[in-house]
Amino acid sequence: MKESENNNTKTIDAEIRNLWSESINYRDHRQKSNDEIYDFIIVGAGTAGCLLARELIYNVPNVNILVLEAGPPSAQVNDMMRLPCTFPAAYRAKDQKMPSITEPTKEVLNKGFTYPRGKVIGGCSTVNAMVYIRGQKADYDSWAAQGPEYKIWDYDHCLEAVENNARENPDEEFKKYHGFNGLLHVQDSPTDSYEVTKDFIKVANNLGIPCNKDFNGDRQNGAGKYQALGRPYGLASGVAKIIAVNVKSCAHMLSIIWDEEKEDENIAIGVKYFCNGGVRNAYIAPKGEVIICGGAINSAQILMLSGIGLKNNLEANNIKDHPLCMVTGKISIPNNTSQFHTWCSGMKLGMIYKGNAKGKFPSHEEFLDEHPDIQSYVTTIVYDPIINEYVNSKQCPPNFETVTSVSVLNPPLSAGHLELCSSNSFMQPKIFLNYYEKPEDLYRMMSSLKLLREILKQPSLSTVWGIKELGFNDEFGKWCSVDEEMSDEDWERYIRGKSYTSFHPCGTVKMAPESQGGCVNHRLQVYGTKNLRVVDASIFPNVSNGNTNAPVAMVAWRASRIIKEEYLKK
Ligand SMILES: Cc1cc2nc3c(=O)[nH]c(=O)nc-3n(C[C@H](O)[C@H](O)[C@H](O)COP(=O)(O)OP(=O)(O)OC[C@H]3O[C@@H](n4cnc5c(N)ncnc54)[C@H](O)[C@@H]3O)c2cc1C
Repeated sequence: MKESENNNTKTIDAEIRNLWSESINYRDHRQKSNDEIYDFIIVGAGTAGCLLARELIYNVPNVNILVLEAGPPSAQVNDMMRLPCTFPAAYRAKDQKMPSITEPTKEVLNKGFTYPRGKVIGGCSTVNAMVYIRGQKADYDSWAAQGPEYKIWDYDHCLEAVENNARENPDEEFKKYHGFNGLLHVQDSPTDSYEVTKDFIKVANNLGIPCNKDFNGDRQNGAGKYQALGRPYGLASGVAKIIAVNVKSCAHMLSIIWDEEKEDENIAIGVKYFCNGGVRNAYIAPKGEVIICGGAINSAQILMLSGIGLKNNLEANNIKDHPLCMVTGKISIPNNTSQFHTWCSGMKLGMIYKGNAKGKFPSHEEFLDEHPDIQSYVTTIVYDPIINEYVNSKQCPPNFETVTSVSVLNPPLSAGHLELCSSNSFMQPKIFLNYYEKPEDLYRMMSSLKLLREILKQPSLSTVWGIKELGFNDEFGKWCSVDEEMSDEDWERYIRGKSYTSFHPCGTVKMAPESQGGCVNHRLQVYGTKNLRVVDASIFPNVSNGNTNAPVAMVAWRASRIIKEEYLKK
């Protein structure tokens, strides 16, 4: 190391030491006992928790913050988990039997599956697929329509605030719908999409789905390339700021500590958590608050376990998620694109349109409808569980290449629920998703899969790539009752047997008036409590018509402004 660099490092080290000891003195001065005291205790360092901590520390002067994260720091996470869509915290969505929609005298099974969440600093943003579709104006305007005080949540107040779009030379139209100075990095996907996926989009265009160059622009429908989220999130970049945020990883919050002297008022004064083999208490300072950012499953669980007055609403409350289902085609024309199964081949291209509510092939009007409800991706990753098993077996030849198109129901009418299975907060709650309980959900999904199946049969996919559909009436599945034809009953079995989550649970601690089943008010304060807020995907009044990471970031950004305003007034 050169001498000048060496001196520089020493100065920075000294600066860090000074700042550190200043912060310890400050903390000691405030602490009257051995318990830890903070202005804000944030539980969960996922998308919301990280962004909220970052915004509070930069915007509210002289506060100290504790962030508790049940998972490890992302630096300790192995390379496997760094890949998008590898699943560090797998929960399980339960098997569910329900009456068939197409044959009401029969019972059908929604097959359960592993339900991944990111348990790590960064939460699900660490493992997500990075697709950036932030939803329709109408989604957020419906949040705002719940009362005059909910106006702060309308579209115009929301998403542009957090976005930092890196599109080069954006035109005036693009600038109208995007932010360029926020924290959430968004970029165009690289241009190296595989030819077969590009051809899929060309075929979709030929069938009448228009091109769309910006799915987050004035209209959502069409076919084209999705923009992608950048990663990773940072809690803070300045040394002084980092010192004021105490981030504890592998620190699992056990329960809220309530003020026992005012038992009836449900005043949160701190949290109990498990860390380094022991149980600890952390308390909030007089103006402080506890902010739960545990994500849609765990925030609801934490509140249910705390057993306060909102129990009834929570149990009645819904978990909303976007179900997905897929069709797969085998690429038969030999090629030497041996990287087909790598991650980067996925999720860059797709289309958005309206599914037919009676299960028919979507009409031209449905392709042009400006309130679409199906988001499809095309990828060379295998999604179908049965085909995937084959791909990973010894029987699978090395040149076995596929293209898959996945449809996501955006948003479903059906809603599920969570159930506590233990008072132990380490035990995951039971997840019942209730996919396709409402007939329209099933029929819209059926309609979109009919379209995807048809696309696979069109030239150039059938000619240049020799694509043959897989999994309908072959060794991977016997779903057709007659030859290639699928009856509605066949489709129902197919869809229920193969559906999976698109990882977007939300709505379990809904922001809504209490009389409408809400658990938090428009300022995200938990009804019937003091000093307690929830800030994450669980507060969504309804699931947005797109991916959820950006809306969660928006919720955290908005919450930071609300919290700052109230803190400075106290
Ligand atoms: C595999 C996958 C792919 C995805 N792909 C996309 C995509 O392409 N585009 C998109 O927009 N969205 C995507 N999403 C969804 C998006 O990432 C989530 O909606 C978003 O990250 C949720 O943020 P959150 O803050 O609500 O919760 P999370 O990010 O889940 O954060 C919650 C955090 O709280 C911690 N926690 C929970 N309980 C406790 C406790 N008791 N004590 C301490 N800590 C606790 C958890 O460990 C976790 O780190 C994907 C999600 C997954 C899982």
